[in-house]
Amino acid sequence: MIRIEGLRKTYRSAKRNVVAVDGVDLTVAEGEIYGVIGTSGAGKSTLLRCVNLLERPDAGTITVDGTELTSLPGGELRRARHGIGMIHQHFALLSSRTAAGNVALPLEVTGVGRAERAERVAELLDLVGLGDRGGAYPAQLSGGQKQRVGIARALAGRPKVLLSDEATSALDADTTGSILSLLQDLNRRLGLTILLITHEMGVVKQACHSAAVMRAGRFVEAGPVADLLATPGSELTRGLFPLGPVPDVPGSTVVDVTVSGSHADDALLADLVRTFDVDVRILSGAVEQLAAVRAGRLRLAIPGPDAGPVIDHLRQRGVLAEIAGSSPATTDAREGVEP
Ligand SMILES: Nc1ncnc2c1ncn2[C@@H]1O[C@H](COP(=O)(O)OP(=O)(O)OP(=O)(O)O)[C@@H](O)[C@H]1O
Repeated sequence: MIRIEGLRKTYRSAKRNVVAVDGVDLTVAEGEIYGVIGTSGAGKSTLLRCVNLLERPDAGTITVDGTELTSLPGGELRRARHGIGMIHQHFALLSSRTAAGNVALPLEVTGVGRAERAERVAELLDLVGLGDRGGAYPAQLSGGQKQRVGIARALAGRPKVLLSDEATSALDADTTGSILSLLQDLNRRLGLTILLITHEMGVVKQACHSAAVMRAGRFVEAGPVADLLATPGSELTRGLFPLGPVPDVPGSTVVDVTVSGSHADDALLADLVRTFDVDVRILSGAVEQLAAVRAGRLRLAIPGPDAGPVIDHLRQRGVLAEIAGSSPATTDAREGVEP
């Protein structure tokens, strides 16, 4: 549904040039929720704004729903943009208009008649759970309600794609959860493809089928969340399930284990205890239901100096296991994706 190839964007000024996006390839399948996560300045906003060409890339192509936007002349590009909705961190609502008035705006711009507009606005407000708040002004709405108005407005033109620019960053944890649930519901009911950028791992956890980790304008890793969970040394996995600094456990070897899919609920510890007759201790960890898959990570203390046989045994069972801190990529405690 969204295909980006070789995307580059440099901001140029008299003082310095900033390479914001440095050669990104990305494919978002139809009906998928895809998250791009990274720390501040990684280039996420620039990437997102390039998708609907609010920002013109220096190089690369962007194809949305089969149309290559980068090659379209102005008028056709404006029309193509109607197929792409966008929501923003600070909602971008007009304070002088009611919720209904804000949702009506894109319909006015595209010349939808008054009666049809009123009907569509009511339908959209219902869709986002604000059927009774159409007459309220933004100042009279909570942050979550404002974002719901933003979502209704973004869906006015019946887009196939929704771009979300840190849509939950200004919201508290509960409201974030309810907005993500709404996006998931719209994704399922309307078949809406969603590309979101975020710096919150919780957003990827709750909502994303696929994800990319972005740093310094590039994707460090990308793919279905289930695949990244099965990739040794994955930064996303460590961000999703941070285990903290590796403790020193005298007499034991510390091993990190990632479980996902059918292995998430295996009786792993009982198996290790039975097979090796050792007292395995859990030092930290969690197993949770993610949007894509049930998964988790555990840090174990295995008695003795050599955990090799235990690691081999786990790997043979299809479980990712490695000596804690042995992975070459950044560790949980250092720079990288914020938990
Ligand atoms: N209009 C601009 N002019 C010059 N430099 C810019 C502009 N917009 C962004 N940048 C720079 O490009 C880089 C990437 O910025 P971008 O906003 O895309 O990152 P981000 O990952 O979205 O970060 P944040 O979450 O803080 O917005 C940063 O170094 C930023 O300072």
